[in-house]
Formats: sequence, structure tokens, C-alpha cells
Amino acid sequence: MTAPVISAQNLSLTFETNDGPVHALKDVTLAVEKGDFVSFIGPSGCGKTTFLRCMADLEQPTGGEITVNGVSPEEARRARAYGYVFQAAGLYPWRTIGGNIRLPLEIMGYGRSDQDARVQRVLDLVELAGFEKKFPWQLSGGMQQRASIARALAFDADILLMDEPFGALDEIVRDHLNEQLLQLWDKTNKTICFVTHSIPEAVYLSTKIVVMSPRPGRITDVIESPLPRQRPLDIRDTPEFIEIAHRVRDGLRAGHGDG
Ligand SMILES: Nc1ncnc2c1ncn2[C@@H]1O[C@H](COP(=O)(O)OP(=O)(O)OP(=O)(O)O)[C@@H](O)[C@H]1O
Repeated sequence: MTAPVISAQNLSLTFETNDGPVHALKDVTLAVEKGDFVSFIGPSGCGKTTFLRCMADLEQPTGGEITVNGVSPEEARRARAYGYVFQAAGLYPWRTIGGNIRLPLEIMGYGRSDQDARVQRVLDLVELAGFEKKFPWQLSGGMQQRASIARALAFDADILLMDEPFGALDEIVRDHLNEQLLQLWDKTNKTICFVTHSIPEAVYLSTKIVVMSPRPGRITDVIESPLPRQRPLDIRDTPEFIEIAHRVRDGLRAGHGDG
């Protein structure tokens, strides 16, 4: 067996605030394997974003251990092990779509022709070929979110950390992006950690669904999905899908009950 891509052992993070300590994460233990698509679902404040930020070295845990690709999050960050996609697309309005995707490559010192090739490749991957010279405001919200995914993919990181990337989009656009994201995951075999509030989104996308509950933020259930890798959208009407969705809902309810 290969080592997990992300391994958390009794991970805890307590924020000291003026109102006293906030236990954002408490004793979280989880292994994410290579090629997994893991969704984190739970009510507001259960620590989903904090967990993702620990993986990305944007927060420092106060207890336990976490490794990314077998090393510390800091070393993984320096090795550009992951791309991070935020809730809002976060594109610079004064740069074109191509310019936005190019920015991290410029910072990392890639040569100009390598930059060009990478920009074209990731624009193709997210089906935005031809939009390189447009500015963000000329694109719909869904297209902007795809551009921000392209930016996270541009330097070929094996891990994609996505914090509610489609939360602000309407349902039809979200369905379409979910489908595209699954195809992209299938093509590239990346490991994806994905935060969401939506049960159907979590069940549709994931190989593993991590249910969390707040106060203190912890994992209450980990569901290994029996669904096949290839998933047309209408898989959501099948009994298998509905059964998993029920289990997630039950887990969320139980978490609320003792919160
Ligand atoms: N920098 C901080 N300082 C103090 N408390 C914080 C900080 N960041 C997060 N928290 C608290 O930690 C808890 C977990 O927050 P987190 O953002 O990880 O939750 P979440 O599950 O991602 O929520 P949401 O679904 O609303 O995004 C919350 O109670 C939050 O208020």
C-alpha cells in the first residue's frame, strides 16, 4: 500500500478569542489516498475550511499531526504540492483570463513558452479555450470559477484543495461544473479535497464523504462511496445514490443533536 496523500492524526486547532477558546478542530483523524475525491460536509462553523487551511499551511494546528505527501504542510507548500481554489473566483480584474492563470507561473519563474503551453493546456481542460484574452468581467460566474480552477491546475500539482468553489452559482451551472470537475478528475487522476454544504454535490462528486459537526469541530462519519467512477448526472435518481444521501443527512442530523 502506498502512503496516504494527506494524513491527519488527532489534529486539533483551538483559536484563542476574546470570548474564550474556539475548538475549530478536535482530534480529527483521516487518511486521504491518492486519486481520492473527498468531500467535507457539515454545518457552518464545523471546521471544514480550517481543516483545508491546515492542509495548505495557512493555519497552524495546536495539536496532533498532519502530513501532505508524507511531509509537513509547509514543505508541501514549498514543493507546490497543491492548488487551492477559493469560494470566490478571486481573479484580478485588471488581468486577462490568460494573465490570471499565468500569474503563479510568472512568480515561480517558468519560461515564457512554458507559460504559454501551460495556459493553453489548462484552458482546454476547463473548456475555456479561446477566452484567454477576455477580462474576468466579460465572463459569467461559472466561467470565472472555471478560470480559477485552471489557475490552480496550471503548475501541475497532484492535489487540488477546493473550498466551496461552486457555492455562489445557480443549480444548473453548478450541475454542469460538477460534471466537468468529475471528468477533469478522471482524466488527471488528481487527489481532490472539496468543501461543500450540499448533500447532492458531495454524494455526486466523492469517493469518500467526510461528515463533520461543530463545537468542537470533529468528524462524525466517513462514507466510502460505492458509486462507479463514471457518473452521469442522472445517477442522482438511483436508489444507491439516494441511500448514500440519506446516510449523509442522518450524520448531519446526529451532529446537530449533540452540538
Ligand atoms: N482566525 C480565526 N479566529 C478565531 N476563530 C476562528 C478563526 N477562523 C475560524 N474560526 C472559528 O472556527 C470555527 C470553524 O470555522 P471554519 O471556517 O473552519 O468552519 P466551516 O465549517 O468552514 O464554516 P462555513 O461552512 O461557514 O464556511 C468557527 O467557529 C469559526 O468562527
